[in-house]
Amino acid sequence: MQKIPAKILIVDDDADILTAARVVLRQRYTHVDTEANPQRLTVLLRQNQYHVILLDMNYSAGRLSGNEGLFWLNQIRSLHPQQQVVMITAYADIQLAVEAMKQGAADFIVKPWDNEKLEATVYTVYQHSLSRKETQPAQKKPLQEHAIAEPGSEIIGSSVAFKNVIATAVKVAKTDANILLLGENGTGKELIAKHIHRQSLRSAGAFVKVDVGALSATLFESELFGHKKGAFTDAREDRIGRIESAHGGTLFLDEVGNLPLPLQVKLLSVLQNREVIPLGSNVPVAVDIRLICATNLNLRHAVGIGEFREDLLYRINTVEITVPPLRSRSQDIPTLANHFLEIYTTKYRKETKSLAADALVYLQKHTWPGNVRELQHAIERAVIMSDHSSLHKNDFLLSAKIETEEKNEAFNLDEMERKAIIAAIQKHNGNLSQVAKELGVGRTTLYRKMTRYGLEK
Ligand SMILES: Nc1ncnc2c1ncn2[C@@H]1O[C@H](COP(=O)(O)OP(=O)(O)OP(=O)(O)O)[C@@H](O)[C@H]1O
Repeated sequence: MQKIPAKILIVDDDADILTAARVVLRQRYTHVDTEANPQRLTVLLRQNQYHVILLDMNYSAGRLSGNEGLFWLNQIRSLHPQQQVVMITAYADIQLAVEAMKQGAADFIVKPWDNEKLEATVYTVYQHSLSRKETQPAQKKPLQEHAIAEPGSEIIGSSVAFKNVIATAVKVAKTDANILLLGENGTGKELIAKHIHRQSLRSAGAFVKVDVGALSATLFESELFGHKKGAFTDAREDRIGRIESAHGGTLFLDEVGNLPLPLQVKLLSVLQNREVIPLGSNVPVAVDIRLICATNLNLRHAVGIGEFREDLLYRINTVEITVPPLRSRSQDIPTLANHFLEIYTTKYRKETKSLAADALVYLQKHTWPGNVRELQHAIERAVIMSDHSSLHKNDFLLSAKIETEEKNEAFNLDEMERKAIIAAIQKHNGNLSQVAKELGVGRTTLYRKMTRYGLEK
């Protein structure tokens, strides 16, 4: 067989992998370079134009974060935005490989690989490189030019329960009523909040999302309300808070149940007086916002145990919409599954795929504790992993295996968090304000976590 006149580079600090891949690829391509040290990438890229680079995800021995691979991928693509890169990954790191594809990698192969699969992957990516001849290197172009946008704003659902939710959302969208969206994680609350904004008279204004659960205690107040220069040590200039930046539009407070009590008082005052007072200022600023809140917690229960203010609850829940979990509307599963299938086959440049009958039965029977988000990820993984034109039940059992591995990882993270809380409690002799401060979380979040880990007094 005549060799293809192409340049391939393999980067991996494992000499065995370099040799194994080189032996296979040398049979097909005229030039195959190998490099054990990713630091040399910049030099190599200056001297050569590669059709395809195979890049390992992990480097320094013992470090398995995969972030090194992502780092080098970004370095390569900032120098050569069109460079075709195939990630080399371990089975357990597939989630990271998916992340790499979101950041612009063309494909990935899993170690230990099947030689035919390696050849096929490199050949497809090589062909792609021919249609993407680079003309201007080293330009600051956005990454992921070829990636299709993340599943966007389209709302899918044909069940009566879900249609009712959307009908209510559209009906109240045109009013300025505050809306509270209730429902389990991943049911689509944020998607619906954005839909309400688009359907409202404020659609020309901003949609500003604040993930209350993710804000650290120290940043919370200035993030929401803004601050004046000098209000605290790091406040080097005036900063507009998120509430003010939603002026004329919609403010979406996700995980509102995590708002610490002192800030609940401040939020209530913003809603009553329609003005914010930035930190370090005594001059109120008028704000005109529509508030949409979301939570997966039972706020009435939180009121009962003194963690959420009743007066605030009645301010934010003028209209309450409960988004049902996916397991109670299984009629939506095939439509959603096909929707995600189309998105991901396009995104990962796979041939058109269909869902086989056994897969559909399996998907409809599964209870989806992570709701639509879990279904979306299951389809994404199955599309990436399968080389066949239709997806079968087995392709999803594989996803379930990866899910379990991720859950184990999450369990380890929980264990680390639990230990960190115990250590901080001991260090501060049980002073929970100090503990919360040290851990960078609000007191409400700390109490919640302590209850979760059985650490309450
Ligand atoms: N009906 C739907 N049609 C299409 N995509 C959906 C639908 N519902 C949810 N999704 C997708 O599922 C994912 C999770 O949705 P979203 O973030 O809106 O859920 P959520 O309830 O706000 O989750 P959380 O409580 O964890 O913040 C998103 O990628 C969203 O696009």
